[in-house]
Amino acid sequence: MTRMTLSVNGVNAGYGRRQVLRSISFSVPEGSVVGVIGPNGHGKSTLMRAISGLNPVWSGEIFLDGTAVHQLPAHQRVARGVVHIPQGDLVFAEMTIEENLKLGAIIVPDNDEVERRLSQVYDIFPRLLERREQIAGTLSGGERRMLGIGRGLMTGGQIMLLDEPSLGLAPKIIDEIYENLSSLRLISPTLIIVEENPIRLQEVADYIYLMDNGEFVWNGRAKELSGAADLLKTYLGG
Ligand SMILES: Nc1ncnc2c1ncn2[C@@H]1O[C@H](COP(=O)(O)OP(=O)(O)OP(=O)(O)O)[C@@H](O)[C@H]1O
Repeated sequence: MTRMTLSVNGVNAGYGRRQVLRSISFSVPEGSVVGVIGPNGHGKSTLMRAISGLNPVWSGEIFLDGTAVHQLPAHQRVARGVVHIPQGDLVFAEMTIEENLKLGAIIVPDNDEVERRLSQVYDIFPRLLERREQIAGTLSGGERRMLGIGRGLMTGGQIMLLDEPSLGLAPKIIDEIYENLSSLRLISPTLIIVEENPIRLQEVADYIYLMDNGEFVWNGRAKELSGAADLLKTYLGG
C-alpha cells in the first residue's frame, strides 16, 4: 500500500481580493491524523479546498510525497490519492446508496476491484449495506454522512480530508461516525479532520492545529490540547 505525506508550505489563498489563508504551513506524516480546529468562518474549509484543488492557492506550495501539486487541477490530485469529503453531504439524491458508492470508483476499470472496495466500505458502515437499495435522498443525516465518507473511500485515495464530519448530527450518531474512523484508516491511513469540537478531535487526532483568522495560532500533540484550555476559551469560547 502506498502511503502519503502531505506538506503545505506558506500557502496564501482567498476569494476575489479577500485573503483568507495567511501563510499556512504544516505537514501531515503518512499514517497520521491531523486535526484542524477553529471558529466558524476562519478558513478551515478554504484550507481543505486549497489542498484538494477546489480553490487556487495565491502563493505557497503543496507537496504530496515530495511532488508539487498546488498547480494541478483537482482531478489530478484525486488521481494522486487525495480524497476530499466536503461539508454538506453531496450525495446524488435520486440514486441508491450502492449507485452513489460505485460513482466514487467510476474511473476504476476493474470490476472486481470495485466490488472489493464496496465490501470494505460495507464492513466499515454496515448501515449502508442494510440500506444499499435505498434512495439516498431518503437517508437520515447520519446515514448521508456515512455515504459521503464511503463514496470518498471508494476512490481508493490514501489521504482523506474530512470537513466537519460531526456537523449537524446528534451526539449518538457522531459517536458512531467517530467509532468508524479507526477502521476507515485501514483504507485511507492519513487523515486531516476539520472540527469545531476539541473533545472529539482529541479522541482521534495525533496532532492538532488551531486556526484563527486564516493563521495557525497554536499547534501541538492532541494530548497537549487540554493544557491549552485558556487558548481554546479565547478562540472557541465556552
Ligand atoms: N466561495 C466563496 N466566496 C467568497 N467568500 C467565501 C467563499 N467561501 C468562503 N468564503 C469566506 O471565506 C471565509 C472562510 O470560510 P471557510 O468556509 O473557509 O471557514 P471555516 O473556518 O471552514 O468555517 P465553517 O466552520 O463555518 O465552515 C469566510 O469569511 C467565508 O465567508
